[in-house]
Amino acid sequence: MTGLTALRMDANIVVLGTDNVGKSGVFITQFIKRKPAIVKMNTCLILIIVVLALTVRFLTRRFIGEYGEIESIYSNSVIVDGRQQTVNIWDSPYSQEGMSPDSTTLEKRLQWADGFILVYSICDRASFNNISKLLLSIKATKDYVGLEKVPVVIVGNKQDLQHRRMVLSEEGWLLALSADCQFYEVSAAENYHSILMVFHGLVKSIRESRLAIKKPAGIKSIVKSVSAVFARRQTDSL
Ligand SMILES: Nc1nc2c(ncn2[C@@H]2O[C@H](COP(=O)(O)OP(=O)(O)OP(=O)(O)O)[C@@H](O)[C@H]2O)c(=O)[nH]1
Repeated sequence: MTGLTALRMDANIVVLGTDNVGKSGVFITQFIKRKPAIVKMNTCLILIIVVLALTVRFLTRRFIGEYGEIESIYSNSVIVDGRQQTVNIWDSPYSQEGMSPDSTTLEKRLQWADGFILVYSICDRASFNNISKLLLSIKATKDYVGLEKVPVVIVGNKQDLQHRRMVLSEEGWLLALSADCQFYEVSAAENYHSILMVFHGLVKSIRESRLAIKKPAGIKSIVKSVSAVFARRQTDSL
């Protein structure tokens, strides 16, 4: 198996943010309810036809007992760079306690997640301020459980409500730059494609971070290193 084909074809994503920013009711629903259908043309051109399938949300919503009592995980398939990818999204209600670095809930989320989407509303300054806290909590827990860098995307939602804007785009960009994250401003209510961009962006980062993880030394290289040490000892004793 080559390095690329050996890569896992699924990505676990946790969506976080304060209440009413549009995480689940709109953001996740937009992504889950539209099922991409793939039609292969003679020219090998792949067309992604987005069809509305509200039933998919109902069918794919499943309860995962071991992660808690009120958590839900949704799944959807997307095509990123021509490869089919299953995206599992952990949707859970916001709780201040659950986000403290020593909380077992956050630790569980971190261990499950390959990446995070942190959502705020551009009309809600407090929800934006909360993103910094979420970043700190993720970083602290990540260090605590000894994980490498976790891909994170910051999303400013409700872009359609310009007249009620409280957070400038530049502030979002600056925060993302300082935290080394991707940044998007979207309207989950009005623009499905921007939501798709967010998920695609994160899935790509997850793939890149997996590629960056060094392959463990194989048996051949271990034998090679041991023989090199013995060969050196023999020449030293001459
Ligand atoms: N105008 C506008 N309204 C939005 C947008 N996204 C979400 N909303 C509205 O914001 C409200 C909150 O959306 P939810 O998806 O329930 O928010 P949530 O973050 O899941 O909230 P909790 O379930 O309380 O954690 C709803 O009334 C949505 O219709 C958007 O992009 N534009």
